[in-house]
Amino acid sequence: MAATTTSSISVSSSSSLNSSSRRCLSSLVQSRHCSFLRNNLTLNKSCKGRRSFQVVAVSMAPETQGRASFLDRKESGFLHFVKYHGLGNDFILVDNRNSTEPKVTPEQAVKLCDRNFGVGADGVIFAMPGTNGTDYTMRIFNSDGSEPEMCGNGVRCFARFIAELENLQGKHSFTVHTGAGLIVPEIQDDGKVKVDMGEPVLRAADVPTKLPANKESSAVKSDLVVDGETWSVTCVSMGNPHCVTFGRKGEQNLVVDQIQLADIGPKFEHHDVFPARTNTEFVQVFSRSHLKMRVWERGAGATLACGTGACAVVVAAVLESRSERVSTA
Ligand SMILES: N[C@H](CCC[C@H](N)C(=O)O)C(=O)O
Repeated sequence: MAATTTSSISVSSSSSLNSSSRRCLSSLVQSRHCSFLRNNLTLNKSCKGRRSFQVVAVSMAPETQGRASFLDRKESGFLHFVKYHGLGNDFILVDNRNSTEPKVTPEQAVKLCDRNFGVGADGVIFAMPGTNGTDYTMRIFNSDGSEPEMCGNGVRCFARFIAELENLQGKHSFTVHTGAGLIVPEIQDDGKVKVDMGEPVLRAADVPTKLPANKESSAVKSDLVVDGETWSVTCVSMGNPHCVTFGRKGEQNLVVDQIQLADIGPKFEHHDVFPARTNTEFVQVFSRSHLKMRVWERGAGATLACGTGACAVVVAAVLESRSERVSTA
């Protein structure tokens, strides 16, 4: 997946601060890099009455062959889906346009997302009918079955999925209702998908975090004790909560490749200062315009990229005076 920075600040996925301090994500969601995994899954009553997923057929459908026929398949009892990823942040996308109820329960999403016994994904995303006049509604279940408000890479995959379902070519944008409000992904002429991720929420209580506000109404470079160590954190919401850290208190240059994410990630995620849990980004600064992040996602664990996380990192870097605001012309 080729990430395309749309600004001079490059993070693991691309993001930019533009003049209205809104954040845009733009990178190639698919074509040569995106794997379209076409599966038919049937929910079977296995032994002891437990539901299990049995993969009926797996094929790497070539780009051209049978695309329309697959998407038109509607056999009852089968879950048809298409798999997308944005910078390796991967999702199972389900055509749910005919119902306001997700076709998969959170419990089934956990099974589908299992990388050993299911299809494997960071989450399941539903393309649903619009709300209050929007074109569509997007809902998402994390791989632990929890439902986040928003997903930056996910909404870009969502846009490509809609274009595929509607057989659209070229530039298109859609109004999408999400848990974080109205989001408008734009498919560019070259296949990249750009999203204005909206205004960050900086008021500590609204992230939400119980950490006291120490810079206007925000929690910036706040002390957070995790497993006996004191970290310096800045809390930002992009519709979903993010805890961004550039290192332990007093630490000059965090080397993110040395972070044991599976060990420390859950301790941040479930820390009692985050009443809704949190996504956590560990950030290494190479320059004022080059940051490297590793992310432990709320409800999904370590992922390869996180769109809302990349935006939160840029906001936190600006709040901590580690980077400049970038205004696009
Ligand atoms: N991967 C997503 C973030 C999902 C966040 C989810 N894990 C949560 O519970 O907030 C993104 O690209 O923005």
